[in-house]
Amino acid sequence: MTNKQEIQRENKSIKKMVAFRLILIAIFGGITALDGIISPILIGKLMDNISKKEFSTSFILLVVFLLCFVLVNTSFWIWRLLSLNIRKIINKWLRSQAVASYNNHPQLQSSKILNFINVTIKQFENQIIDSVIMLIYCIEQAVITLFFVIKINPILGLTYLILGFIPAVVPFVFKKWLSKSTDRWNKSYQRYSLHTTEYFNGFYTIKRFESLLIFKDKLNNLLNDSENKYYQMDADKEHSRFVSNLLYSLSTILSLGLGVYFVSIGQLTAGALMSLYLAADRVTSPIISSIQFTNQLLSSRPLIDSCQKIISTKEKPINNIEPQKFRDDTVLKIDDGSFGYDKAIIHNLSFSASSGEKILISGRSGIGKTTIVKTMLNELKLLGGTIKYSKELYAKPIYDNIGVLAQETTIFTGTLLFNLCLGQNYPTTSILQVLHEVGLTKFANENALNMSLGEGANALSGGEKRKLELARLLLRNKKLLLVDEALSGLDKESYGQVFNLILNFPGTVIDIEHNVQPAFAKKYDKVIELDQYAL
Ligand SMILES: Nc1ncnc2c1ncn2[C@@H]1O[C@H](COP(=O)(O)OP(=O)(O)OP(=O)(O)O)[C@@H](O)[C@H]1O
Repeated sequence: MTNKQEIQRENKSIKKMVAFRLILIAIFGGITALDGIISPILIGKLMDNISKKEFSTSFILLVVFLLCFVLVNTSFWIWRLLSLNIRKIINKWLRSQAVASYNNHPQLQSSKILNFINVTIKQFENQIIDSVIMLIYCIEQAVITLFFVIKINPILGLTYLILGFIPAVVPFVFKKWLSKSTDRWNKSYQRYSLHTTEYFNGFYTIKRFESLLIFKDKLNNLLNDSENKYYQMDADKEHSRFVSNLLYSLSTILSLGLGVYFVSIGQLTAGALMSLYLAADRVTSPIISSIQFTNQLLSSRPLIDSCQKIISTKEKPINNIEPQKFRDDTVLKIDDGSFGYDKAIIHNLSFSASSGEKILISGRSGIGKTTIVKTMLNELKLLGGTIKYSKELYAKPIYDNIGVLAQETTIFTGTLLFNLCLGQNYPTTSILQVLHEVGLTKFANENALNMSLGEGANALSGGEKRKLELARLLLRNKKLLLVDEALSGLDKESYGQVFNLILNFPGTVIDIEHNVQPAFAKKYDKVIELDQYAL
């Protein structure tokens, strides 16, 4: 099954799970909503019984209603658990989708994804999931209670319904306003989050250039702006709630006044009015709450858009690289390759590599070396020409046979063993062997393998980190090694060691470097100068 099919299958099963729970939520919410009529009926009947001095039936009434309350509370408990469960499923799905979309499309800014995972999903939970669940409940309560109210007195019941809708004008008035303030806050928080991440990542640069205070001020300003916009967003909701509540009070008073009139003309008992009054509140309040939740949902449009933007990022096919059957022992051939971003920066580069060949491509800083490596790995679009790999070399994914040794080695928090295997399984003998091969002999024992490298792996020197990366690649028997300036920044001794390891790599090597000393350069089978292609 392809990755895409697997994602589609997973999405389908999530939708089914959520739909099933929503149905259960509607059922148990419906039972819980009976709460809206149980108390009014009980109090109304008790009032009428007591006024008629029927105390024994009053006690039976109390027992029956106790059982009703137990039913309602049990149903409420199940309803709450189902709501929490839906939240869990959706949160997990959104978070994993966000990570997956970054895997497919690493050009997305990581800060955007982090912000989505840390902030947007929480907002999604509060503003959308909770609102939908509460909206279902409120509608159920309003409908059930309304039937009850109409049954007591149709005219009065319908009046309550009509008056209950007075506050419904509020969302239409406030909709655009609320949506704009949510959007403003979202953008402002994203700015704050981006700059805070940069502050932590670049802390030492900022400190050593004595700009800590300036950056702190900048962060404070961004924080102020974000908090002000957050306040404004909440304040706008409060304004809308205030207007709703005023209209709600008006509708309550009007309907009560009408109820008093019906009692005065003998069409209603005092107990029925009491039931009606209490129940009416359970019609109008859920209507008001439904309006507020609808408000919340309407103002969440930017939130839904930002979720869609992040999770709908599909994997883009980049270059249509086809495996090729070469007649000789060629493993790679580039014809008239143009490399770059919007425009080509390297034009008409052509070369081929035969199995085991060691090729040096050299070029000044910024000429496009990393761009060539990324394009050869199918991570960037080839702007012209063709790249062909032999059948033995080309696989899907492309990384199966092709490895990269770059200037920076990422070390993860964990043991040396974890850093070599990255979660995959390799026999200990192979691991120890590659550590010997790359000259990390002092780490080639089981104790050292279980040594924790810690954050940033400060325990390793630059040369050691590069050797560790090579050990990772050797462990995986890569057939083609792309080197992206791995010799830069090494001291003389490490330079020589890493150079020898590259040259003795048991496969084909394309070493793309900025500055290789002539004595070393002549040891490669072929040297290509990039300058002539960077016109
Ligand atoms: N994502 C991008 N979008 C547009 N231009 C980019 C992008 N990444 C890099 N560039 C530009 O492309 C050019 C080549 O960059 P590249 O990183 O490939 O150079 P390089 O030769 O590897 O540099 P260095 O030796 O300094 O590492 C540079 O001018 C760079 O500014």
